[in-house]
Order: sequence, then structure tokens, then C-alpha cells
Amino acid sequence: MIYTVTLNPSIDYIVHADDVKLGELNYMSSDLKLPGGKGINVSRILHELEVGTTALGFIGGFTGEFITNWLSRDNVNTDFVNIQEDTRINIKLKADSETEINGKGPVISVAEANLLLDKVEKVSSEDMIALSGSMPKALPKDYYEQLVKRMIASGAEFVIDTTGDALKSVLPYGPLLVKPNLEELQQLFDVTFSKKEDILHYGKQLLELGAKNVIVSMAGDGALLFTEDAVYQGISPSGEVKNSVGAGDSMIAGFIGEYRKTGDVETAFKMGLASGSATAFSNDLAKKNDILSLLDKVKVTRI
Ligand SMILES: Nc1ncnc2c1ncn2[C@@H]1O[C@H](COP(=O)(O)OP(=O)(O)O)[C@@H](O)[C@H]1O
Ligand SMILES: O=P(O)(O)OC[C@H]1O[C@](O)(COP(=O)(O)O)[C@@H](O)[C@@H]1O
Repeated sequence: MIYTVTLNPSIDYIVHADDVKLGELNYMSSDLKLPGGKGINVSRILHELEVGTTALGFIGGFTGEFITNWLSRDNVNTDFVNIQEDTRINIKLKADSETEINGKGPVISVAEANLLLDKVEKVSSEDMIALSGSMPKALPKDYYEQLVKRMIASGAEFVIDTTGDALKSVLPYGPLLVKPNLEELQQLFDVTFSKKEDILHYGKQLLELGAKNVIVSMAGDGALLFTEDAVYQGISPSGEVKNSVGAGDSMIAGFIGEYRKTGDVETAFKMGLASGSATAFSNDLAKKNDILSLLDKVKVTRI
């Protein structure tokens, strides 16, 4: 079973507007509400790929109900901790350019936080856990580290997709995969890349700090995979981008789902690239057939 953990789920409110003028009344041309939050997206894609998954995390209020109803309608397993406050709403404004305004997230009580720690302790060595996304401010700064300590005691492997100090703090515990995008990698090391060698250098740094595999994702420019033995360059297929929200989460799901089946990082990387692009080319997250039809168009070379 692959468990995902989303500490700060969201309704992603996708708003299309042709011409937005700040300070004036604007009308939407169309809108769409989707369940969001990084771990939930990972679970939705794993389910599409027919990999057993259960989404864990904190969920609350009418917004939380929207998410649980959606997931239950799609038969995605969940085992959330129900919290007192409302799950957040993240605004994704698609006008001339794409603007995102993510909510801070609800307050989570100490008792609620402890319930999730107790849940992850019950995983077994056969399971994998994907920890994804930002933390609501109310949680202690070392909450991700607390989660990791509790679950690796069982021997389960974990992957983590978060940023900054929360990411740095769990690298020594040996995540199977971390997947910063270019911007997140620069922020993590407080640097600005000017050439490809910079990306290669800092990608390898993450291996040295403890990650077993690293993917640096670069949106339409594909991604780089760093393993113990080699570096691979992945080229994404081209296509019409409809909504790239969740492309990174889809990439993680594609990678870990395939890795569980084959144990082969290169094939897993291909599935990750196809899943990320298939989501970028869809309004919602990708469907299985969209992902599979892109697999042949993904190119991976050892560099
Ligand atoms: N415009 C695009 N065209 C083709 N593939 C894309 C595009 N945007 C994202 N992808 C695919 O999804 C992956 C993850 O996207 P990226 O935007 O880098 O992640 P994140 O959503 O975490 O910022 C990319 O490496 C690529 O494979
Ligand atoms: O937890 P964070 O970092 O605030 O991000 C949450 C947002 O990220 C998403 O999971 C999308 O992430 P990616 O585009 O990086 O795959 C949205 O569904 C959600 O609104």
C-alpha cells in the first residue's frame, strides 16, 4: 500500500478570466473546483494507475467534505483525521498569465496532530509513504520529522515533496525520492542557477545529504534524475498545456507507482515524466490512458 500524507489539503478553485484588472469588477469566463493538496493528487494518480493507495492527512468543514465526497465517488481510499476548522481554498487564476494564491490552512489542535502521528505508526515495512506539500502554520516546525521518525520505525520507505527546512530536516532519514522543481532547489540552497552545471551540482548535493534518488523537475523542459550511480535527463513530450497544477504530484505518483512494480528507477522516471506531462495537458489530473499514450514519447538518456 502507498499511503500519502497531505497536511494542508485544499479545494483548488481554478478561475479563468480573459482580462483581469486589479481594483475593478471582473467576471470569470469559467471556473472549476477540484480536490487538491499534493498528497491527495498523488493518491488520485496512483489510483488511476491501479496502485493501491490510501490518502491520510487533516480534513475539515464544508471544504473538507467536498474533497472526501469527490475521492469517495472516485473510489480513492482515505483515512483522514477530521479537524474542527475548514480545509483551505487555493485560487488558481488563469488570465494572461497564471497566478496562484494558496490559503494558509486551518489551525490544527495538538490532539488532532497527535491522531495523525498515531496513524502513521501503524504502517508496515511493506508500505510506502509519500509526504507532500506545505504545513499549516499551527503545526510544530519539526512535525514532518516527527512523522518520519514514527513511520520509519516500522521499516517503511518514504518519499517527501516539501520545501525549505522541513525538507532539509528529513534528508538524513534517507527518503527514496525527493522532487524539488528548479525554483524550490534554488530556494533550498539560497542560490540562483546560471548554467546547467549548477543544477547538476545541487541535485547531487541532495543525494549527499541523504536522499536515495532526486528528481529536479523543470516543467516543459522535462526533468533530471539523480541516482547513486548515474544522472538521467528526461525530455517531456510537447502538447497543449491546459492546467499544470498537479503536474509535479503526478510525476511523483508515476515514479513511485512504477518503482513499486518494477524496482527500476529508469522505467519509473519515464512513467513519472509521462504522468506529469499528461496532467499538464489535461484540465484536471491525467487519466490512465492519457499517461500511457505519452509513455512512448518520453525520452530518457543517461548523461
Ligand atoms: N508545459 C509542460 N509541458 C510538458 N510537460 C510538462 C509541462 N509542465 C510540466 N510538465 C511535466 O510535469 C513535470 C513536473 O512539472 P513541474 O512544473 O516541474 O513540477 P511542479 O508542479 O512540482 O512545479 C515536468 O518535469 C514535466 O515532465
Ligand atoms: O501544499 P502547498 O505547497 O501549499 O501546495 C498545494 C497546492 O499544490 C498542488 O498540490 C499542486 O502541486 P504541484 O503543481 O506542485 O504538483 C495543488 O493541488 C495545491 O493547491
